[in-house]
Amino acid sequence: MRRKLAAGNWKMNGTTAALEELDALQEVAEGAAEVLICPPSTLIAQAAVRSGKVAIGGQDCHSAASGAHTGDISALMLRDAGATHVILGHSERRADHGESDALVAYKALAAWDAGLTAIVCVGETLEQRESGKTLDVIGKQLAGSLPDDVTASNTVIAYEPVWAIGTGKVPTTDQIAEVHTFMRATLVQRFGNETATGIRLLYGGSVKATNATEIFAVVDVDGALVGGASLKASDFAPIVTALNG
Ligand SMILES: O=C(CO)COP(=O)(O)O
Repeated sequence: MRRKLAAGNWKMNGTTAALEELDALQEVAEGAAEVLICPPSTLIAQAAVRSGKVAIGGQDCHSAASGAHTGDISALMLRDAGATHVILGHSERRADHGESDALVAYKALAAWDAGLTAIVCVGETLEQRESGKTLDVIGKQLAGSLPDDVTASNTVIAYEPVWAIGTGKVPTTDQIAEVHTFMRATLVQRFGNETATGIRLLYGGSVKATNATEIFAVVDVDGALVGGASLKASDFAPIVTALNG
């Protein structure tokens, strides 16, 4: 049985004052779903002290354990600061920093080595969807971004169509179902039934309290990766409640 996961990605938002939002999530984090907040790395250590029932994650890590990589952060540093998860291969990192599938796979290995759960993101652009390439793109990203030693506990997959991120545009439930069903089948083929059916598949892209219930009812959607609506507990808590059922 896969435990539902409501993950918030604060992206490059939030200073110390934002940590109050964690306090306000405590009640809803008592429910069945796991609640995770990924604040900017400057806040991780303070967030972890204050997070209570909310798990804390990073938004990226380097593929190396340490070394001469100015400005980067290692998986071990995230773990040391109190993180348990790390988002990898977000489309904003793929676009802004040219991250390839192969690099994301190396980062996943680094995350596992440090004891972090990797949340690996995949998703097509609007152009790719409109030219009928969605499943090809997702299949290629999954093949290239996941190392062989995936387990149900060390990896979560997030399907985030690039065109739905921060736009208020959401795929139809049929479109989400098509991709999630495809992802599950692809994982079964590569990792076997037991592992693949244990891996949580999140949907991300303009998830809000108003559409969460409908999205969470879609087959093989095990939770959400939420951007804008995770910044305020008053917006995020109803999404968690919808997931708690
Ligand atoms: O990119 C996302 C989460 O990682 C989704 O962002 P929004 O929820 O703001 O669309």
